[in-house]
Amino acid sequence: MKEVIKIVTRKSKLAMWQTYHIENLLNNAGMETEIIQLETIGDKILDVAINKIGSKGVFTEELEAALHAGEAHIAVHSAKDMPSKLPEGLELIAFTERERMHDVLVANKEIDITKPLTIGTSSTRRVAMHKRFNPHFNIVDMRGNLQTRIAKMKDGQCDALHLAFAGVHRMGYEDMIQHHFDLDIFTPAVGQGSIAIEASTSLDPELKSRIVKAVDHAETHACLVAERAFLKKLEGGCSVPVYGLAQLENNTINLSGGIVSLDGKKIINDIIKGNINRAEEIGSELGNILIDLGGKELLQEIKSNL
Ligand SMILES: NCc1[nH]cc(CCC(=O)O)c1CC(=O)O
Repeated sequence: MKEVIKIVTRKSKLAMWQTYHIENLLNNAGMETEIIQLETIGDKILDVAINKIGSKGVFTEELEAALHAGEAHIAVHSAKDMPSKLPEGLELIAFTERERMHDVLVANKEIDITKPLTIGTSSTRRVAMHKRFNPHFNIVDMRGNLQTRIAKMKDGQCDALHLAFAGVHRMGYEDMIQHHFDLDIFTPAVGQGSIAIEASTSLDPELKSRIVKAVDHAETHACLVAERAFLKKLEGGCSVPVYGLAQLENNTINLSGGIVSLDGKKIINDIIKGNINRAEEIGSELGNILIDLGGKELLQEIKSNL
């Protein structure tokens, strides 16, 4: 009997785009699939900033419960939404080839970024970076899925939205991009642009290896291992202003990462290189370097002010 791979996902259009992408990869490798859609607390509570909802994994818990219960074989997530430490018994088994990783400004009119602008975002990283690099911006909190945010912008709640290129591209809003941020200055969140597959550690090994073979992109995987090991050292979730980006050059990983204080005044960052087969160690090493540079105290200060 041929096993049907049950895929659990959030319901948003971006989550569904990503899920159909995974479904295609699996179908092309000869696997049958079934999609199960669930709502997470992050989808339900839209009037509270993510970092105030409190629990880690606001976009992941309900999907993980389905994995634990054996109701689904795999869960599809934006890699960026995944906490560095997963619940017991779960693991990330595959990462798709990365989309371009940078951040963009989306607007429905021409904007001049050297002038004061009201920018919509709900990411503490983006808020802190603007305080540092664009203090002339006024930042307003903007929750909800991409479609909701664009509607709010058109409604006049902000001049532009600060978003990941990947989601904007996937949702077909590329013609509204008014500015592309430089990766070196506005380094993205760990995992940005890749789709992660989560599964129970007790998933049948044969099934697991077929899924991994169909979905996983080895180079992206190595980069994400480095970035996530870095994030883990700093015990960062998606709500602290930590950024990190691994890029591969031949067999060398270049990993840059940093922490920025909420007011944008303090920044601790560094870059290290290492061989691809040391991805995890490179990530931990960079984490330790930032801790030695005062990162631990900075993170404590940030967490007590969130
Ligand atoms: N924070 C939510 C989220 N999680 C993943 C993406 C975009 C897709 C990706 O980065 O892979 C977004 C929206 C955004 O930050 O603009």
